[in-house]
Amino acid sequence: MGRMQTELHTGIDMAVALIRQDNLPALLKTATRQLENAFGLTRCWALELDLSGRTLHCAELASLGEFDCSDFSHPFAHVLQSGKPREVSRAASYRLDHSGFQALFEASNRPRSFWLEPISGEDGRTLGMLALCRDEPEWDGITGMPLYQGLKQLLTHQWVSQLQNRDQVWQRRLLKRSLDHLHDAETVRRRCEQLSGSLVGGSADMVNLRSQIIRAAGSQLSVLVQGETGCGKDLVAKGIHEFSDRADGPLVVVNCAAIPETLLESELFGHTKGAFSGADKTKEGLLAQANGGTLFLDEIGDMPMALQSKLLRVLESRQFRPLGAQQEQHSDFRLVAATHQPLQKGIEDGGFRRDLFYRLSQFPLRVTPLRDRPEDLEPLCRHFISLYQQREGAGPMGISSHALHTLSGYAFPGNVRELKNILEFACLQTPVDDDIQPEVLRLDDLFSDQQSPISGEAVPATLPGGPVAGEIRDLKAAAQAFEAAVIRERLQQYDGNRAQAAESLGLPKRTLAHKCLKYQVAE
Ligand SMILES: Nc1ncnc2c1ncn2[C@@H]1O[C@H](COP(=O)(O)OP(=O)(O)OP(=O)(O)O)[C@@H](O)[C@H]1O
Repeated sequence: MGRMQTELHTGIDMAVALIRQDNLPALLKTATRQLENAFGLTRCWALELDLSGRTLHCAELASLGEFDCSDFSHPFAHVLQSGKPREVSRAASYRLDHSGFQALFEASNRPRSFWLEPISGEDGRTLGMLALCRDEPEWDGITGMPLYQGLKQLLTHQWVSQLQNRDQVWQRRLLKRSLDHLHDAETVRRRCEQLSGSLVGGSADMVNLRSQIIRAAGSQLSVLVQGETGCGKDLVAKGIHEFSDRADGPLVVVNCAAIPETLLESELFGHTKGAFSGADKTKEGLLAQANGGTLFLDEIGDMPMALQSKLLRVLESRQFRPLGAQQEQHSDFRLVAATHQPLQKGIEDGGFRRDLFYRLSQFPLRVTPLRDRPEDLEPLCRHFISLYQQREGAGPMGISSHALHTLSGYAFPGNVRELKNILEFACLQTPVDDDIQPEVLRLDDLFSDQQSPISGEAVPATLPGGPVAGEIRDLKAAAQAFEAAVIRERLQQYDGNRAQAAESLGLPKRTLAHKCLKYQVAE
């Protein structure tokens, strides 16, 4: 083969090898090795200009290979600025005290001469630089060769196309990330809107609460909901369950205040037959029932200390042992707890375990009292009027601006529950096609524990088990007996459902639970 043909073959082989490289570092490495071999160089380096155009990087020198383009203590800055190749002698190299350049000089075995050649794309954009090292200070023989020119041209072309590829991948990644983000944001927005059908209110606090609920629902963290009585903590817990991936599983609600202390442990953990006197059959506990779903521990502040330690252990392992059982059981549940009591105070007083508090409040949520979000008053009124109409099959009804104004001056110690009761009563008093007027709003006496919670309703003169008015000698005892009778009757009416009975009496569940205990009323 003649010399020309050999050169042609070498050139083609080299070109094929360059074209095969599918990323920029591999391309630069292959090109520098090829230049070394083809032209007998002692070393060849490729330096890449970063996206900002401010720094040249030499990947093969790792952290030392960073050259600030505005730092003229190394020769690369001069070459970039002039845009022209130039030679740098060994003597000159010794005089340059730039640490990166000295590292490159050392790693090249201190050659007699460097040839520094800037590489630019067809559009003039600078891509980087080649640094060729040789012990002959004469470069024209190499840089004038068609093989050198051809390789440089091909390298430039491939370099540009690798950068374009990288840009495209980057763009695609950016696009995907922003689409994912948009999709997430859209999903959250849609779910918040859905939730606003049941958890009503347009105040900033309510909008924020709904979006926190959706976020909490998307995690497996334990959620602690805090807020005054009647402000909607139950609804929050339901929302978390319904928008979580456990929505098809059970939502098990336990009111720690409503279950007598002595029964709470066996209710939660379950028991075997004969575990204690009266345990005539094995009973599955609420923890086990919540498997695959959500366990909602309402009024967690009322949980006895001894049980708090046991609950903490369950939360850490999801393992528990029913009373009287030999074997531990496992239950996969997500915990939501709620309280109207300031747990911090409970911790300070020694009534609530600090470690349990932290374990429960991995995702803390706070529901603002109704009086602090007056914007929610009107939408809540319309919501409850419409619920009343649906339930009673009543005709259209509204609320006058005077009535709204009256409500806005009231503090609502019983929060939304109280507002709901006030409106239900007002709806009853308002003719169809009319608006609720201020006169039918009973604002004072509905919430107070001390007063009859049933005011405004048609109460029979006597109730089963209650006193007959004419025979009363002790008013306090009679009032209590009356209260007990009302509660007993209401519990019967709601098949023992304390939440519904409390709701219908305008009482917080906890108050009803205490009254049940006090009067020994069982459902
Ligand atoms: N934002 C709201 N939108 C619609 N209804 C609400 C809202 N907040 C509360 N309610 C209604 O008010 C009543 C009381 O709410 P809920 O039982 O959730 O309060 P709570 O904070 O759990 O009370 P407690 O501390 O007594 O357990 C319920 O009928 C509930 O549906």
